[in-house]
Amino acid sequence: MTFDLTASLPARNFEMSLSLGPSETLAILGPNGAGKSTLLGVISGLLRPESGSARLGGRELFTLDGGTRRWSAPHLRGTALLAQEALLFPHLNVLDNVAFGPRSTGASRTEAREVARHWLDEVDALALANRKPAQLSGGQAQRVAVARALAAEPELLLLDEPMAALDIHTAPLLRRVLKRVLADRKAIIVTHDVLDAYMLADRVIVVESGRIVEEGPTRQVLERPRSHFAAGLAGLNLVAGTLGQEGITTPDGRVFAGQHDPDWSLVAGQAGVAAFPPSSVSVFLGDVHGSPRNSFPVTITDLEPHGDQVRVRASSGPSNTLSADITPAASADLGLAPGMEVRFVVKSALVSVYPA
Ligand SMILES: Nc1ncnc2c1ncn2[C@@H]1O[C@H](COP(=O)(O)OP(=O)(O)OP(=O)(O)O)[C@@H](O)[C@H]1O
Repeated sequence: MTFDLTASLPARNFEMSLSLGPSETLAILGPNGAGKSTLLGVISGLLRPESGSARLGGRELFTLDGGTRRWSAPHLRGTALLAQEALLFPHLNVLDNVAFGPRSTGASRTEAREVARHWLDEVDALALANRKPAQLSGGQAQRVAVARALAAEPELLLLDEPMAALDIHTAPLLRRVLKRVLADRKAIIVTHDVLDAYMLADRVIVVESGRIVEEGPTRQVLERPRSHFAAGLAGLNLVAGTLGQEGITTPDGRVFAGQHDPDWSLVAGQAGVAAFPPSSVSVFLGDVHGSPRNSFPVTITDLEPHGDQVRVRASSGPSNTLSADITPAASADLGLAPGMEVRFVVKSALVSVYPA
C-alpha cells in the first residue's frame, strides 16, 4: 500500500512529487511559506491543485491531467488531518468526540464508543473520557485529537505541527504517544523541530519555495545536510562549491579543506558541500585580504548568547551566513560588534566534505 502524489498549484508557486511506502513516516521541514501546509491541504482535499494526480493504495484521491478531472471529497480519501490546535467539538465529551468518526461511518453507538475507548487508551487518555474539551490542557486535547484521528482508521495520517501549540513540558508526552502510534502506519508530519524528525520520521523532505530541495533518511539529511535550511536545523554551517582532492573550492575560488569518507571515490568538479559546527570556528581580527586555507573574510551581522558561549553570526557573501561559537572573554577581548569585518578560521579536522 503506497501513497503517490504529483501536484502543481501555480497560484501558490507549488510543485511537488512524492511517494510514501507502507508504514513510512515522512517529516516535512522548511521555512515559513515554503508550502508545507499547502502540501497537506492538497493531500487531504482542502485545496485543489491545478494539475497532477494522487493515489493512496487502491484509492484515487484526484486526477487532474489534461481532460481528466476526477476529485474525491476529503472524507472519502482515507486521510486524517491533525492540526496545530486540537479542534474538538466543544459540546461533546472526549469519548463522543473520538466516537464521532466511527459513528459517522455507520457503527452503532456502543460499537463506536468501544472503538473510542480503545484509541483513548492508546494515547494514554482513557481517564479523560467523560471530560468536555474545555476541561483539558493543550497536551491532553492534542492526545484526544490523535485518538479521534486514528479512530477513523485513516490509511494516511497528516500532522501539521502537532507540537507547535504545546509548551516544552507537554510536548514530550505527545511525542512519545506519536512515536508509538506512528510506528506501523503511514504518516506525514510537518514540523519545525529537529527532535520530531529524529524521533518520528523515517525520512525527511526539505521544501523551499514550493519545491522539494532535499530528501533522504532522517539521519542522513540532518547529519549531512545539503540545503542551507537543513544545515541550519542541524546547527551546522554549510559552504557549497565543487569537490576536489583537498575539499571544497567555493565559487569565489577559496579552498576549504575537510574530511571525507575514505571509501568515497572523488569525481573532481562534482558539486559538493562542506559542513562544520560553529564550535569549530575561531574568530580573528586583522587583514581580511589574502586567503589562507579554511579562512574566510566575513562581516559580523549579530552576536547572541548561546549556552555559555557567544554565537557570532556573520555573512560571507550575499546569501551565506556562517556562525562561530566563542567564549564571552574572547568576544570581549576582540571587541566584536555587528558590522565588523573579521576572519573566520575553521579547523579542517572538524569539517565534513561530501557530494551535494
Ligand atoms: N489562503 C491563501 N491564499 C493564497 N496564498 C496562500 C494562502 N495560504 C498560503 N498562501 C501562499 O502559499 C505559499 C505556501 O504557503 P504555506 O502556508 O503552504 O507554507 P508553509 O510552509 O506551511 O508555511 P508556515 O511554516 O508559515 O506554516 C506561500 O507563498 C503563501 O504565501
